[in-house]
Amino acid sequence: MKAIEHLYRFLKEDKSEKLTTSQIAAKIGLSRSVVSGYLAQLYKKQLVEKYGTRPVYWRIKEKPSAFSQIIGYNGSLKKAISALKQAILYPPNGLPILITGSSGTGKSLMAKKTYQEAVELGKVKNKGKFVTLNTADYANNPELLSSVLFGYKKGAFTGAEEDKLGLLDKADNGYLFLDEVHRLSKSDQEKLFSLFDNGTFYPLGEVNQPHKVNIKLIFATTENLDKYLLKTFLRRIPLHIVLPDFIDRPIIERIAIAIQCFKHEAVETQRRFLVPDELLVNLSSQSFPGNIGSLENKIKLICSQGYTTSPKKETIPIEYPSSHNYLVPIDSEFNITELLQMTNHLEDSLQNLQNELIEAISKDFPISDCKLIILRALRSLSHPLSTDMKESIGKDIGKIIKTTITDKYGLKLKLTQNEFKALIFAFSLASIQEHSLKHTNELKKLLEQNYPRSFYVYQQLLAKINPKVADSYYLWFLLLFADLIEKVEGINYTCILLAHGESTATSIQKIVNSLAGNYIFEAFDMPIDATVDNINKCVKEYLQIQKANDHGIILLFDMGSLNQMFVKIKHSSNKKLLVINNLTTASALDVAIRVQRGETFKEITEKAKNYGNYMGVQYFEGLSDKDNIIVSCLSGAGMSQAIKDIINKTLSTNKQIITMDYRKLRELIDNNDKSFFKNTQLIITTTDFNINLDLPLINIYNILDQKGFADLKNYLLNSGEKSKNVDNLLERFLKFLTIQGIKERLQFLNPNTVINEVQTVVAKYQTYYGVKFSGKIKLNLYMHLSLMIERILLSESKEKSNDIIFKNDKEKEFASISSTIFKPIEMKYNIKINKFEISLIFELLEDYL
Ligand SMILES: Nc1ncnc2c1ncn2[C@@H]1O[C@H](COP(=O)(O)OP(=O)(O)OP(=O)(O)O)[C@@H](O)[C@H]1O
Repeated sequence: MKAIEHLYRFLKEDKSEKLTTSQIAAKIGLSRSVVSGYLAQLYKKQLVEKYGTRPVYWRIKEKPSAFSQIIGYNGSLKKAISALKQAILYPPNGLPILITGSSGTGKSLMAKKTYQEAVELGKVKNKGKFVTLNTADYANNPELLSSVLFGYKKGAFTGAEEDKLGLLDKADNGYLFLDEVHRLSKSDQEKLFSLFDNGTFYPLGEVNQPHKVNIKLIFATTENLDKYLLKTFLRRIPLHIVLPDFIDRPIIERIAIAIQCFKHEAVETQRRFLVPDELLVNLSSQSFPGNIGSLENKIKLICSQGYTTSPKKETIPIEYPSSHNYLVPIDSEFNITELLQMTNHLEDSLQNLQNELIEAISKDFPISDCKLIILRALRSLSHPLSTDMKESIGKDIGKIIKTTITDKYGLKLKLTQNEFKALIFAFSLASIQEHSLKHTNELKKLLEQNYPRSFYVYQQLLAKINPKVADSYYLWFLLLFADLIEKVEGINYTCILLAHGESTATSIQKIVNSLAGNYIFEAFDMPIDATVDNINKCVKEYLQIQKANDHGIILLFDMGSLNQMFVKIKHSSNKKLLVINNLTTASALDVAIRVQRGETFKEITEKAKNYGNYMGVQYFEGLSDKDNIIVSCLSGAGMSQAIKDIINKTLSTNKQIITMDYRKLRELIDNNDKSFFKNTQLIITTTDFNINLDLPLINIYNILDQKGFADLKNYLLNSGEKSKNVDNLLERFLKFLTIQGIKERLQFLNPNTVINEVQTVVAKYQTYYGVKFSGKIKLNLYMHLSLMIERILLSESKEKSNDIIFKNDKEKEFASISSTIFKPIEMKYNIKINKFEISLIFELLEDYL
């Protein structure tokens, strides 16, 4: 099979549905650029489609499905629909299906759509029909049910005056839907066995000549299966689908269903209904015993009341007892498809937005660009549904923003009317979101690291909104704060007010922050009997959240011993600290003005002497009094610590290895001179950045290149390190980076074990060919081989080998030596590395052999 066909088949078989070019490349073991070329070819031939921006996702382009009009197609019913599609396609004749679920959950609809889909897919031959039998209609007459289903021969019973075909004959070549199947008698269930087994059945009174038909069967019931259906009957139905109750579906689907019901009434009556948004939300929040069926009836009743009141009017307002409603106009033209698209793609769109934001913030895009990204995403989500909740939710949000952000933290929003509307829409989306998006923590972390003070205020706002899923609100942070961030983050000190009494501290805070027009102070009202420990706990928690702010802490308070307070807080933080035992509006305002002016800590401390008692400050003397190497990785403390451990384990150096938060390092570099780093010999990071301080910096990823490695080696050799240790260090770094790379992608192989095996393989290739691969090639090989072993183990690499022929001597030699090199792995895992895989490895190495 050609590689492009292999790629297409992979996409077809892949279940994840969301794959970027790089992910596809990694999964099938080809380079990104090759895969990108193949995808472009398939796209041109309209065999694949892409969606999303940055990143773009790829999937197989499918024909429009009969299921696509069902609400929940891409949501809560996605799995069920995908199973039904598989049942339709299963050779040779599809599979029998059982659909269960409470009354009115859509069992009949699903059965009918299954038939329509089978027709679309060409799986129904000779004009086969969809025949329904509701066994409940024959509840009191099982004999009649039997005769209707199986048909009968003349004379089979009294009154059987001629041969009669049953529904099983009528459904030949098509589908038979047996609703309420639990009412089928045990003997009728048994009679169906031969139909399942070989497509035959006997009409009543027939003993010699069975009828042979080609029928696909769908059964549905609301009842407990084990109680009514024979085990031997159930065993013959391989696919069992359970439909969720209305109330268990996502709210966005429930609203869409309610709108669909109103549209149905609009079509029936040829009227236009004006439906209050709150009524839609209210109807969608109820649990109905008859599920969608009951909702339909309820909405029919509501519309008929409206219709009776004004039968002549073309537009009928629906009454609802609430003052600030937005009316959603629903007529026969209402675009349900658009609504469906929105409900189907809402999560994808939000996920894409989140990915874009993470990328934009990581790459330091201007904040205004981030805001634009958000506004653009909201615009593309805009829909009649979007307006429905705006007004009512909007009023509440406006109030909460005023009491927290403006009154308490002195921050006035500068949003235009359009932006405010977008914000309200965004918050209404967040309020109905029921699950967090993937990787929300990454976005949260980035926001917190980059904009710690604004982030803190936003969290205070969220605490007031008290959302069910707070995570969904982080997408909208920059929309609210874009124009405030510079100002809020421009405050370099962490300033706290502490006072006894119910509202002493917070009322001073309100006055001072709003006069300053900025968030300068956080305030804590303490009970009269609060101990120093209570107070300290509260301050400590706050300082932890504010950790990125390194310039110093200023605390104004009115209680307890000054000295005790200073010592306690000093224990929680090693930053510069000024404690002022004199909290008045005037002293707080004076501090606020100086902080805003950007006065130095020293200047503010000098002035504080005039307020009364104050405590001295403590300065950093420098980073460390020992020779040191700083390790600081953008991706977090875990990675820095791991690198530190590797260095300590490998090198004989007695230098101190200091791991440091990446932002903190950048800040320290920006805010200090060379003397602060006087004992720092080297900085190891995972990104490149410019330092003016003349400190040597090595990006660990550059070590993979010859030059980067030579730089590090020179540095370490010059500082007295042994050459062997330096080589070892590279090998260990490589191993570490590989494990980082494959950890997420291996499903069941242990990365720490498999890495040792692939290291041996690569070493053998090097020895045999007498070459030394660069770090980068090795890393690539380690990753590729680890993933390959797992792929073969999972039998995902079968039968790709047939077309591979090793043409020239170089290839033949490579294939032969590879089979020797891989022998131990093949024996250990009981696998066979086939020709296809060998040819891929050859492609990777060809130029270096
Ligand atoms: N996912 C859906 N999207 C839109 N409408 C739906 C959906 N599921 C069901 N409906 C509508 O809900 C109503 C009830 O569905 P249906 O009759 O298929 O349910 P049922 O489970 O077969 O009910 P019962 O058990 O009472 O026979 C129908 O009008 C159907 O069109």
